[in-house]
Amino acid sequence: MNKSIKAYAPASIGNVSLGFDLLGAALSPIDGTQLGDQVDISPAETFSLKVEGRFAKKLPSDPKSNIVFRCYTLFTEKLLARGLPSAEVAMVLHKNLPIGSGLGSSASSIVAALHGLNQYFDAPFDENELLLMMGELEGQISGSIHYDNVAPCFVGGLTLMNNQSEQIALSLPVFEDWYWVVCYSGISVSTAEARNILPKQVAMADAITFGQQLAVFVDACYRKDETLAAAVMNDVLAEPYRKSLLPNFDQSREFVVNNGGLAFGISGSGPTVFAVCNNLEQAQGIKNWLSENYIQNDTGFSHICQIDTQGAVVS
Ligand SMILES: Nc1ncnc2c1ncn2[C@@H]1O[C@H](COP(=O)(O)OP(=O)(O)O)[C@@H](O)[C@H]1O
Ligand SMILES: N[C@@H](CCOP(=O)(O)O)C(=O)O
Repeated sequence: MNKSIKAYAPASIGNVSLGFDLLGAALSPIDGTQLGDQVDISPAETFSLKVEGRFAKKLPSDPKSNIVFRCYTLFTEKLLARGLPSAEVAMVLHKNLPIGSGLGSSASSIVAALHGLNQYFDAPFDENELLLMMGELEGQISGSIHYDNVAPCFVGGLTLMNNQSEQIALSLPVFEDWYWVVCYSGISVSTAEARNILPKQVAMADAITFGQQLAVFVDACYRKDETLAAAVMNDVLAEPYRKSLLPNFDQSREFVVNNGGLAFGISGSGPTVFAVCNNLEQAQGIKNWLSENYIQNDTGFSHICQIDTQGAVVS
């Protein structure tokens, strides 16, 4: 304890089209860009939280409104409940992910903060206990608990959520030759609002398609059948309602599917979209087109990524 540490947690794609709230993927840009938040923790006499980085100014100025503050509060409560000592710390959040982007921005801050605190306090909680805390905090922001960002962000890879509190996240095999092109348009979409516009009930036909696609996808991942896996990446639950919030969404899908993309969809609640390719040249062409046609302002960006199999790391 009491050494200074830095914790990094990657961006993630929630839902991955076919697994609303149940499937997520951690991202690592192939050009080495750090697409994720970082939290530094060091010993202090009184608690402090400083926010730096490209998107720091987009967060509320009161540090107590920052989810990282709530991470510290929850973590120290859990320490005390376990009869363990807590301590004051100085925290610095490097806010590198845009807020309301669909890239798991709040999840990245939560995971970096809680993973960092756990390492700082000599790992009193195991992976699953931490994930439960992460889900609770993510739920405070978006209105309901969902693990499809915090889980891949924390443990890395492509993760399927399990409804058993003993093991929240199940890791799926990934297609190593897949490139995931992500494009953030630069506008902000609130996850809570994008959840509120969804209908509360689902038609029987959609429920059957949803269940079938998710089951077939998992089977295809294990059998390494990438054509089948990509073929079932269709969002029947959220995309039909959310795409109206995303200018140029339909044109982007058309370009992607006609230019080598194996799949296309909304990342989390948007506005970021993603395209899957198994060829780098095609991924580059799609990235270039999305950069010119999907980005709305100079806050937007696009990256070619692979799945980040490492998840959150401390140094
Ligand atoms: N460290 C943080 N990172 C991201 N959002 C935060 C953070 N702290 C507080 N917030 C608030 O949480 C909300 C996050 O919005 P949300 O649409 O869920 O973003 P995202 O989908 O990018 O995670 C915003 O109101 C934002 O001000
Ligand atoms: N399953 C959630 C994912 C939200 O991801 P975010 O990156 O937009 O916060 C949902 O679709 O609401």
